[in-house]
Amino acid sequence: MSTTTTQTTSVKVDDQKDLSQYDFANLKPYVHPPETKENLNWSELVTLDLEDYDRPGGKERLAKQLEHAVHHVGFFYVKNFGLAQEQVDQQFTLAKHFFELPVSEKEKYEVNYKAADYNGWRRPGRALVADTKDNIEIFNIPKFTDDFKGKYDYPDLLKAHLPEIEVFQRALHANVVLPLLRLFAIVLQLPDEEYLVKQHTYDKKSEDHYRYMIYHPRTEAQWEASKYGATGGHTDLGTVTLLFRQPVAGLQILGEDGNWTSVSAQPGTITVNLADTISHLTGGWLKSSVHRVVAPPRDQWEYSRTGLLYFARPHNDTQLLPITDSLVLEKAGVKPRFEKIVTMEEWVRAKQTLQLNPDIAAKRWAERGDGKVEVLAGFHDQRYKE
Ligand SMILES: O=C(O)CCC(=O)C(=O)O
Ligand SMILES: [Fe+2]
Repeated sequence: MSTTTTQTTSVKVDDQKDLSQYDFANLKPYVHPPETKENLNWSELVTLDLEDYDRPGGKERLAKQLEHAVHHVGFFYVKNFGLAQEQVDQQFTLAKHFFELPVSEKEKYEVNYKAADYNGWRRPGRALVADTKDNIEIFNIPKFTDDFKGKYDYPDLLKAHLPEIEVFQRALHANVVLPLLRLFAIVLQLPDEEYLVKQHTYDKKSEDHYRYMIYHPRTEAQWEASKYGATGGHTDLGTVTLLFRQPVAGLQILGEDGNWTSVSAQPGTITVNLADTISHLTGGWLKSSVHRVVAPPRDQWEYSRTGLLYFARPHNDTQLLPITDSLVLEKAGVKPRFEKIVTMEEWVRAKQTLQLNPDIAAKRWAERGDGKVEVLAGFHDQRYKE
């Protein structure tokens, strides 16, 4: 796949202001920490070479390769996704410099937690992890479409690079998300290969977002109080999550055998996991994978763990019902996962309300007292064992 040439369309940067101090030539590049020397219990995941996608028979080959992963594992890697390593490196550099801004600057862009609006800066320490506060900072950026135009402001560092961020984000959507949705359609034996693509066009309103993320180092006492992250098992809420390769270990997947395995850092890859919405659209047949981020191995304890992620979601007006013309789903006899018709917009709001508001979440989880919470219309999330 060739490097994208997508045009930027929707960002207006103030031409009057000199932002040249933020040119990449003037920003200290991000350098990844070294990989761990420890031998962890690594997950065995398939790698899809997206370069094969446009070759004759390529889609069918890739779909075959995905069959087991999407039904049983929920995680895989992709490589050759049409972005140059330099573009990826620059995004890590922006993440680094963003998180190094003073809190007084970052808080100008703070998330509106109460409104369940996750775009902007999410400060660390908002949620409890076992007996202590979390160590995670996030900056989420919505799609560059009219629906979000002018709705969010950015620090000058990012304003100077919004065109590249837009190119990057659109490339992830066009080069990774849409091809994967066609492969899912093949796996599901849908008569229309574009079925899922039509629910995920870039220009129509949806809650896709691009994310910079950082996990700050913890002391021994903090790790202990957080149970080393072991209580953090969860599923993501959207269609797929794309996670750029970074070397600090900690991401673990819960396997069908009930064991956690660790995802390794494969050079030049994006790790993809399937999430709740694609599972809703297939009555649970496509697997929304349970995962967590635990303490890295000791030889990486001193490092921050910086991440680049993209969260794909269908249009807000999508009804979260199982697809009806899939031979595979018909044979499996899948059922709707909600008691009533639920739209994507409602689902996002319900799950984000819990994620962004620890006080509301604590009350709601306590309602049943059995380690489950009703997210929406009879669909429950659960706590996973440590
Ligand atoms: O940072 C990672 O490796 C995964 C993060 C994650 O699971 C999430 O943000 O939902
Ligand atoms: Fe996640």
